[in-house]
Amino acid sequence: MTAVCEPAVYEKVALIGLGLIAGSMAWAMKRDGTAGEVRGYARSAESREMTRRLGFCDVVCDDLAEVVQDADLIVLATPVGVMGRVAETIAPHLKPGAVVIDVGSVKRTVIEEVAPHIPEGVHFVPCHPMAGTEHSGPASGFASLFDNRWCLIVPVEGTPEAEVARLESYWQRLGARTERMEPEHHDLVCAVVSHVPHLIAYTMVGVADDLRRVSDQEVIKFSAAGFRDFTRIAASDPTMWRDVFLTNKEATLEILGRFTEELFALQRAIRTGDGEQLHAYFTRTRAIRRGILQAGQDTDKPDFGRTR
Ligand SMILES: NC(=O)C1=CN([C@@H]2O[C@H](COP(=O)(O)OP(=O)(O)OC[C@H]3O[C@@H](n4cnc5c(N)ncnc54)[C@H](O)[C@@H]3O)[C@@H](O)[C@H]2O)C=CC1
Ligand SMILES: O=C(O)C(=O)Cc1ccc(O)cc1
Repeated sequence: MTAVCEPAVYEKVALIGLGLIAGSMAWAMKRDGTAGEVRGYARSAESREMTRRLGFCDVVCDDLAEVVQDADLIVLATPVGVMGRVAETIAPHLKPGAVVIDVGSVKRTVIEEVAPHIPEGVHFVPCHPMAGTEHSGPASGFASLFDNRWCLIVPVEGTPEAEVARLESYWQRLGARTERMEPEHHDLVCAVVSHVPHLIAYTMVGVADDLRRVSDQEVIKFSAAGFRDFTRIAASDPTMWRDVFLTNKEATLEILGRFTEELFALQRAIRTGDGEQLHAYFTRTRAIRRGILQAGQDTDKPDFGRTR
């Protein structure tokens, strides 16, 4: 971990949308002084009160213009569907030289909707921390969320290299590893590793719920690890995930198309008793998991080492 005495990367940071990601960023900034001052904006009085009680922001505001005033770094941490509107509202109040980032799960649509509102002299650098849980709201954040997880940085054309490099060191101070990516590629990768898997989990839990011959009691009582993981993922925030699928439509539909083709092939193999095909398929997928483990890339740590 970084030494406590390193100077702040940004003097004043404004967080918009005080939920899991903003809360975790605030706790992680507090952990090693990555920011001089952290301000937070929440729409609801309940979220503002909770944030004050938890103490992860130095100032809690109910006004967007006030929260971004004088801020060096502004973080859009709302569901992706409202980021464009938030950017439009804060635009006249941003100070020259400020950096605006978003942490949304989708990049191409967010860039299309946010970038046009960013004034000359303000830099917009889209980011996506590949870390999260099924929990949401201001009480769900924790400092170690980003430790050893990837944060994808998706710079738009014309952003000075120094601003992108500064943001990379910011995320590294929060514990993350960083990698740069093009928006379209980002959205395709995320459709494969995150968005479609979430959709499958939502569907499987829905199917179990619909199946009247299997009672809810039995689902809870007999669920083994695989189904439990599905139920955890399917408990994720409905607004956030609605927005993810509506804004990453193209990549999601492409991967979903491939997924259903493979599923039909496996369905056929089961119906026709083609054990060889099933065995060969499962052998190939097992090798992928083993490859991940060998590369030391399984950084999953569901709730271990949670610290505030
Ligand atoms: N939950 C996760 O695992 C991850 C989420 N993300 C992305 O980060 C962003 C935030 O997600 P979370 O922190 O998980 O969500 P969250 O639901 O915990 O927090 C979002 C907050 O934004 C607020 N909000 C909604 N509309 C707003 C508006 N118009 N103005 C101001 N505030 C508004 C909500 O009240 C909520 O408090 C999303 O765009 C999501 O795609 C990125 C990586 C992981
Ligand atoms: O909780 C999980 O399993 C996740 O997959 C967390 C997550 C959700 C959304 C993202 O954009 C990135 C990470």
